[in-house]
Amino acid sequence: MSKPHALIVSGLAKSFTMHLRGDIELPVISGADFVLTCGQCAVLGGPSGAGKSSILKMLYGNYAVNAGSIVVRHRGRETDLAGAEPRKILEIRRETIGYVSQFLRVMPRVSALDVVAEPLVFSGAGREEAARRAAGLLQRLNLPERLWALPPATFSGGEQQRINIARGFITDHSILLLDEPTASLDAANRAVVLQMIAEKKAAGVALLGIFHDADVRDAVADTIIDVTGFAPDRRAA
Ligand SMILES: Nc1ncnc2c1ncn2[C@@H]1O[C@H](COP(=O)(O)OP(=O)(O)OP(=O)(O)O)[C@@H](O)[C@H]1O
Repeated sequence: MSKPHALIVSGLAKSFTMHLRGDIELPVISGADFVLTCGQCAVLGGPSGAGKSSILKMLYGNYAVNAGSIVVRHRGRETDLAGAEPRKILEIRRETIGYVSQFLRVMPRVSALDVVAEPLVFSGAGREEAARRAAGLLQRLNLPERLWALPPATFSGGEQQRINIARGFITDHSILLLDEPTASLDAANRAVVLQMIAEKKAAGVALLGIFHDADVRDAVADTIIDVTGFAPDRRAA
């Protein structure tokens, strides 16, 4: 029996308006169709500038969509994220779609442990339970315990990335978007993240990621979505 879909993208299009260049339109993605399947990891493929990050940002509601739909199963119902109100998008982020960005947006004075625990608290868990799970993840990702009470602003690139990963993986969201989550990690921590991705898959989560490292990509990808297939016809632009 085939696994159910967690997200269905149809006819997705995106262009940027360059306001400082006489409002010229820069089409980036056109007619993108793909699905994310529960329990599988799909990887966005294609050369630099093909539009991989733009797709991830549209799926998280960071970029507005010019055309098409992004249908997710949210609160048991099919919901089109492309046309959703900001409040609905925040609700979907809280409960359904998680995101590990490439760089941590640091919050002043908030400890590393609380930065990681926060999304779980937002999704309704108690503070103690959230702190316990955050500690477990930080331990697993080899972040020294002496750093847990400190704000991550001064942490190294790899330490900040591990905070970001723990923050993205702590919730039980059914969809997880990953933007180069292993780029700044050493081999040992990269292996931990690969294991964590495998566990998410086993739990039925649908993952979509960008991984430039070919070894990592080969290790996690159940399917590659080639973004060059969604290139707009630039002659018509
Ligand atoms: N906010 C923006 N404003 C204007 N143009 C943008 C914006 N974001 C992306 N673009 C343009 O859209 C195109 C696709 O960029 P995107 O970052 O999605 O590509 P990518 O495939 O993720 O590239 P890379 O592998 O280098 O990260 C690029 O030509 C880029 O300049």
